[in-house]
Amino acid sequence: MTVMSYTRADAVLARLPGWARDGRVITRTVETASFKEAVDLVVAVAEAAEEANHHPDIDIRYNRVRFALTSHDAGGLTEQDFSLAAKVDVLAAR
Ligand SMILES: C[C@H](O)[C@H](O)[C@H]1CNC2=NC(N)=NC(=O)C2=N1
Repeated sequence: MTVMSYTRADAVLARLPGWARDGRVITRTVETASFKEAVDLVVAVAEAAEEANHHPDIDIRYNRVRFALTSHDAGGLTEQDFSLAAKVDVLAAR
């Protein structure tokens, strides 16, 4: 996968409210109603990640889940990161 320029990455990010870029990584923190819902969201995202063979870094703090995406292989942000970010958004909205 090709690494995206930051200009392009930021243009794509503008359509993914909730996500922010920090260098080569995009992150979103989702607040859920409970710890259990946070875990359920992580399980759903894990399934999507396995399907895509693209895996976020995930941090749960009680009812807050922080997802961080980057393409380690490519050494930057790729379409795969934004594709998985969009799937996280769909799952977080359920
Ligand atoms: C071999 C395998 O395809 C790679 O290790 C994949 C797996 N999942 C991955 N996930 C993420 N987020 N970045 C990667 O570069 C990556 N590489």
